[in-house]
Amino acid sequence: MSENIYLPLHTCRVIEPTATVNRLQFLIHFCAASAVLYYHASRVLFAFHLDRVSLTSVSLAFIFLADVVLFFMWVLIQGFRYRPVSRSVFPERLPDDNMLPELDIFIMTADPDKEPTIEVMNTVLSVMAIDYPSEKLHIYLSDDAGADVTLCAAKEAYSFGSYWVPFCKRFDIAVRCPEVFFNDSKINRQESDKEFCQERQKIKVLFDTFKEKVKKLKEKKYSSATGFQKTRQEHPSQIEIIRKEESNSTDKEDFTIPSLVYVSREKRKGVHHRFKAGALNVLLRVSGVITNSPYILVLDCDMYSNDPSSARQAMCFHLDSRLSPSLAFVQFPQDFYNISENDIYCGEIRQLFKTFWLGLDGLRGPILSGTNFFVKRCALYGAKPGGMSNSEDKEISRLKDKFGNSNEFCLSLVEESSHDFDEKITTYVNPQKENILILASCDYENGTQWGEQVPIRSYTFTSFQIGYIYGSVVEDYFTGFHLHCRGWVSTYCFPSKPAFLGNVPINFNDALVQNKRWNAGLLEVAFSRHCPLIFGISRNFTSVLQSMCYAWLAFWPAYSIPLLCYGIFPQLCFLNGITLFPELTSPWFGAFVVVFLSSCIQNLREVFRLGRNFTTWCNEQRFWMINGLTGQLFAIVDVFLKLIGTSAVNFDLTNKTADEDQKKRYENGVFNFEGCSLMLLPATTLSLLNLGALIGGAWQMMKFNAIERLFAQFILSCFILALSLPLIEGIVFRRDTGRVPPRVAFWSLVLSGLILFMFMFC
Ligand SMILES: O=c1ccn([C@@H]2O[C@H](COP(=O)(O)OP(=O)(O)O[C@H]3O[C@H](CO)[C@@H](O)[C@H](O)[C@H]3O)[C@@H](O)[C@H]2O)c(=O)[nH]1
Ligand SMILES: [Mn+2]
Repeated sequence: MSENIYLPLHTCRVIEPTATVNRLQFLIHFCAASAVLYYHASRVLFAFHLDRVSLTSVSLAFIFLADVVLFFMWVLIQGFRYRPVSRSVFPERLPDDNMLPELDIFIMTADPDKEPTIEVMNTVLSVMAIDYPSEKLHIYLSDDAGADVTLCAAKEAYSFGSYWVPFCKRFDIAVRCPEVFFNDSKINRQESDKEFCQERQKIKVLFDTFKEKVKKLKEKKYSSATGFQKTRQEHPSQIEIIRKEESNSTDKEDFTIPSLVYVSREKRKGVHHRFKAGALNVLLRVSGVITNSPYILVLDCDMYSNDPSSARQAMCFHLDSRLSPSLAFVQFPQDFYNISENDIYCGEIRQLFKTFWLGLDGLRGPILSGTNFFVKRCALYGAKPGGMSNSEDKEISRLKDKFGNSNEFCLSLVEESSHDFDEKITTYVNPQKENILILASCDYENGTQWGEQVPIRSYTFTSFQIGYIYGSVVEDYFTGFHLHCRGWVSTYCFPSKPAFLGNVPINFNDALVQNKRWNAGLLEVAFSRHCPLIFGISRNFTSVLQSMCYAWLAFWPAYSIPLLCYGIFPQLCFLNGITLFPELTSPWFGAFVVVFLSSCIQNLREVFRLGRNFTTWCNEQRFWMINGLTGQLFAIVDVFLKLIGTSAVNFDLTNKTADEDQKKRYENGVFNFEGCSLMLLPATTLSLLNLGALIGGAWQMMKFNAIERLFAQFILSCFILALSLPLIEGIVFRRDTGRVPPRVAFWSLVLSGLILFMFMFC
């Protein structure tokens, strides 16, 4: 190993020529977009000067507004494109196993109905078996439902794990999620190694028995007439350290298996439980007094480990002595196992995980993305880069003011600060049980600073963050933002083999609900006193580009404004023969063409660079448009209602179950609108409006021979029509259960008809 000491654990290079081409394109687009803005501004002024309020002047004003928003968003997005980098890691150069730090793994689940228990257990088993010293791995399963099924299933999983883990390690299994392993026909046909085949058969029987037991547990749950006394909203805290059953079999003796702790925090009606952030903070405290590992891997319950070497890959960054003092977390992308070739709902989120995060990585690191990240514990406790704060922070009484009234926990903080990578890190505190339960109670955080970003002295830029920040349903984004603001950096680990694989929504409604939540959460941050544009830039002047990226996301739902404007006014004007854009022969027309093509080319370049095709681009454009008119629009409404105090933004859990019918439609790339609420209405109404205006307007255009004047609007309408085809199909032509719900279809027909009629003779 000694010769490895001088070899880097990881390398990083700027992705060229992408970076240079991005910067050149910036210049071209900037000039053209400025010309477009100038053209619109002057026309708006002129129109209002001439005939005050009319359809023309109002439309021009809204189109100008749309262009200003688009320009604003385009400026912000440049942060992602300035310096994309790509990294490589060399886990084989890591120090010996006994030098590796301990690792706590948090797995979050919240609802045994929406999150199938067997899938959660597969996630647990997949990380139990990762390629990392077992005695240094500690798994915590957080169950926000307090469901007995989950606890019992976890016990079953653990005893199956005591066979599964040794098996994986002995035969160096490539994917350590049992369900995936046993379904992989390639592995199972590999008959050469007799011993392997025998063992596999044995484990398969055990796995089937385990699955059967979990199934029975579930059935029992549903059939019991009295039900469980505990409910999802109301249950006491429960913490169980799940131990290996004493068994007398000999063949698994030389393997230790990671510890597993089940944690269900207390929930009471009327006490805000802060969703996932609240659960994570409980886990931070509970794990703090039990194992207190310096690093934590956070996983959603559906994200199983697909590559057992991921922890070692992450350690290539965390153990790099130059980078480590300022490194808060290593983020892995989110990849998905159930995504179809077509990906009509853009569940892949290609733009963020495959393109933009690489750009952020070249600045000060990717945004914390909820799951698949290895975070440094002390960074979450408010430490500043370079180590813990000064000695006064080590006094237990002072710590109690901030961290709450638990001796054990505050002691764990002090010990934690003396950690060094070479030292043995964990002390198994094993405190009295009731002392741990208190850490998971509703009242523990009262009067403490958990979940808050607290300025220590308001006039300085120092501040303190304890745990995951509350106040937004995108706790990941918000928490990561504060870490970056305090000077921490992050890195993006983007190996070719996906490290983790999760589950995407495969029907339109689930996708919209998820997107609405994200957008509402992001907008909550934009409207808080932590708006990235102001707070971010003022905190850390060195990272204006990074703050721009954060701001772009925070203002993500703002895209619905230009989408609304472009979905209404050009159409109404087209219908009435009013020209909004320059004529075909005018030099200004060129500027519009350049802006439009430049945006398309930019996205196409990003898609092609990943080896995707034109279809991906079309799907992305389509989803961008429909989501902008539904999920994002209603996210704005949600946040607005929160601001005026009538309701709160909720964490609507993403559904992770699907029936065969849904799966089939999804695989075939057919939109499934089943279960869609009136949230779909703006999109369906505008698509019908566009269709009506296109037909009516085109007829007029021909009649009055106004092609030159109205060409831009004609093309725009055709473009929108192409993107909205699935909607129109779903309203007009389809009769299956996946069509647009009749109620929504009816109202969109009425509304669009009404609007068209009102403006027909304007
Ligand atoms: O009160 C809650 C709500 C959710 N969860 C867990 O949080 C995870 C994410 O929830 P999910 O419904 O799957 O949301 P997604 O939209 O798939 O999640 C994305 O967006 C979230 C922020 O909105 C991030 O927390 C996630 O990591 C990110 O994958 C799941 O494991 C849940 O069990 C809890 O533990 N408690
Ligand atoms: Mn999820």
